[in-house]
Amino acid sequence: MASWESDVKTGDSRGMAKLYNIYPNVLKYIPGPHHKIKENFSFMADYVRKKMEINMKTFDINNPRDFIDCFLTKIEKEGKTKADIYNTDTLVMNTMIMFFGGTETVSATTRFTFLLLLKYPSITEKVYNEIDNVIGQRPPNFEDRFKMPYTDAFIHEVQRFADVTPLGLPHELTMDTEIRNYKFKKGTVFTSVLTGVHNDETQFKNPEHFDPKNFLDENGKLMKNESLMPFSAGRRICPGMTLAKIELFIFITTLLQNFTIKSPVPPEKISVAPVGCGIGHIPPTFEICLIPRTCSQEEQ
Ligand code: HEM
Repeated sequence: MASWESDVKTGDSRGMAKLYNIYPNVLKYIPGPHHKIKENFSFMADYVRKKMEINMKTFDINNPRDFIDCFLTKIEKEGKTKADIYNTDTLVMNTMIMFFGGTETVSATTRFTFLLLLKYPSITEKVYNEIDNVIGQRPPNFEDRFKMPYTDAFIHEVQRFADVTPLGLPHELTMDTEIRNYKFKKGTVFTSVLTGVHNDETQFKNPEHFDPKNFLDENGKLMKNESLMPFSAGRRICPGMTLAKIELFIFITTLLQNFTIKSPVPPEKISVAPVGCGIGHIPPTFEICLIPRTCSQEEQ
């Protein structure tokens, strides 16, 4: 399923997928590999629909087991008055969006994180030092980040540099709209060019280089920058943002707390350029050795 999802986002289509994301109303008439995206979507929708049907057979309103059961409860309670919102089609779409939104994004960011840690050992050493000094042996918690400005800045910089959703998601106007004296027709598709913001030289020094200092002030404290918007902005900002931030911090610190990471190839040979840019930036595949930190130097 995950590989289908990845395929949907990068596809064999990549460049075409990106164009399709920006100009869906034009590209739908042009033949090409981007149509595989639709095929893959149907495949996933069928999968979710079958899962929904299985849930329906054993559904107990008092014992919801998962997201599908919670949505079925909504359909049961509010489906009559809000039929356009709570029905089986919206159940399937919402389950798919949750699956899409919550998996490949965090996974790609985590993979970029480890790739960048292997590429820049001096940065990695600083992250290790902070983990050892602040967390030590106990399990990390999300509040630890307040005492770990370097690690926090590092994760912010990973999100800027990796830029996993370079064009956010397209949005279509549901009514004629006027913004700053510009008039737009209902149906106009808007794309937020997040990648432009993340690479804005007026906001980030040498944006093409990876540097956690982009998010540190002269006293080594975390410095927020409104031009970091991996989750987009506005009313439709990613609803999984907080969960994603927690996941990233806990995954990264827990792994580094327990493992020494090593690359089988020297850092200068590691490429950090994304391999695909359809809807998302996908990191290249790479090899990593995870050595338990309890091992002695000789065992490592
Ligand atoms: C590093 C991780 C993540 C990144 C970079 C990310 C990024 C984004 C972006 C850019 C959007 C488009 C916002 C817009 O429409 O303007 C989005 C939407 C969305 N994300 Fe995330 N996301 C991440 C993690 C998650 C997680 C963990 C979940 C849920 C478990 C999630 C669920 C969603 C959903 C459901 C939408 C669609 C919202 C809508 O239709 O309005 N995302 N995400």
